[in-house]
Amino acid sequence: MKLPRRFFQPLATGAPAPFRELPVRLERMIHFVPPHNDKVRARVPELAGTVDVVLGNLEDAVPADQKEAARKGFVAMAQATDFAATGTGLWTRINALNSPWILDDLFTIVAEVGSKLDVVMVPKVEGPWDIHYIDQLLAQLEARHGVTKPILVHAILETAEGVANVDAIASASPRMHGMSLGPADLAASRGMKTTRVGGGHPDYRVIADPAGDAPRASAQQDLWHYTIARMVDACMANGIKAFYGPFGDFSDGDACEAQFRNAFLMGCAGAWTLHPSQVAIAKRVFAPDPAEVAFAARIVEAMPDGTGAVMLDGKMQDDATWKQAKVIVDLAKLVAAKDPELAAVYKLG
Ligand SMILES: CCC(=O)SCCNC(=O)CCNC(=O)[C@H](O)C(C)(C)COP(=O)(O)OP(=O)(O)OC[C@H]1O[C@@H](n2cnc3c(N)ncnc32)[C@H](O)[C@@H]1OP(=O)(O)O
Ligand SMILES: O=CC(=O)O
Ligand SMILES: [Mg+2]
Repeated sequence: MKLPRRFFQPLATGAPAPFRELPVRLERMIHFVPPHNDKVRARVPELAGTVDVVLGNLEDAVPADQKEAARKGFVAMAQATDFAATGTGLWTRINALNSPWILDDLFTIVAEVGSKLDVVMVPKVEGPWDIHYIDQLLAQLEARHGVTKPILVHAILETAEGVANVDAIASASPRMHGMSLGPADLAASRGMKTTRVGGGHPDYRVIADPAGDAPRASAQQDLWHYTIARMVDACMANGIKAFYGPFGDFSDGDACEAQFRNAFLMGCAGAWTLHPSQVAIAKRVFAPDPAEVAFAARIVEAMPDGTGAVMLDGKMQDDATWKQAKVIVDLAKLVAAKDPELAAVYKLG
């Protein structure tokens, strides 16, 4: 492990110094674009103003014979739109570290559009050694190509080994932006018996004890609770952000919304959107409920210095509920700064 003094030093001569704190950004959805698909790519300029992050995906879902087209398409879409002008993040998901494509992905993208790129999403991260490799390589490429803003790294938590090492991954580098749960690859890696991308399974349930001849109640359980909780703790303990990943059934908006909302309530900042229909769901879910915001604002107002104990509507408030209220009010302010409709509803000063 690196000595604390050296943690924030650039890893290559001429590379920018890492951020001490993550830039504060609203990232309710990471919207996936297949850059080899000319039709979808053509929609990116219009899309950029409507989502918080546009991600050009180079990994899974891009056929092997289209990898080069996807890389070129990503460079073209990055050059064609001024993402910073609308406060939209520009990310790419590169191919896995053991694939034949990753070096060309990083060499091409940092050379061509490194200064426009906010975050590189790295799939199938198994442990801190994967982050160290990417960290060093990015520093060398930033130095070579005169990139002055550090490119951040976002890991996908999608292997059993990655989950076993989640804390070490979260603290591996000051370049870490956050982590996303990848339920599809994780299910395969764990030997789960599913064929879905996120969500529940009708057979994963608990059943009530028998009570005479009455039918026994049973309820579906959450397959992802344990992993999301581990990921959120690892991320928040290290000052980085946790995200739910993909939800594959585009026809089931209710289930997508429930999956996103559970992640939001447990501490996630956002989720992936793979289809335009999921963008509105993410906007609805990853912004606090106006009634919660109003109550949180009352708590903050009732305890100006955040200490002591007061009663509001029969409920005790103290330093700890003040901190919860701050989380909600701060997020509402971030959302309001980007969304005039919600700003009008939240009415925050
Ligand atoms: C499972 C683990 C993972 O790794 S998940 C991440 C990897 N997967 C992805 O990135 C998939 C991203 N999504 C897509 O490529 C498309 O949505 C796929 C799945 C191919 C479906 O597209 P399609 O058959 O055109 O759907 P559709 O007819 O319902 O589309 C309606 C209109 O919306 C467009 N659209 C579709 N997807 C996107 C998108 N991601 N971003 C922006 N636009 C999109 C379609 O082109 C279509 O447009 P139009 O109405 O015909 O003009
Ligand atoms: O990459 C995402 C996943 O669910 O796998
Ligand atoms: Mg995956």
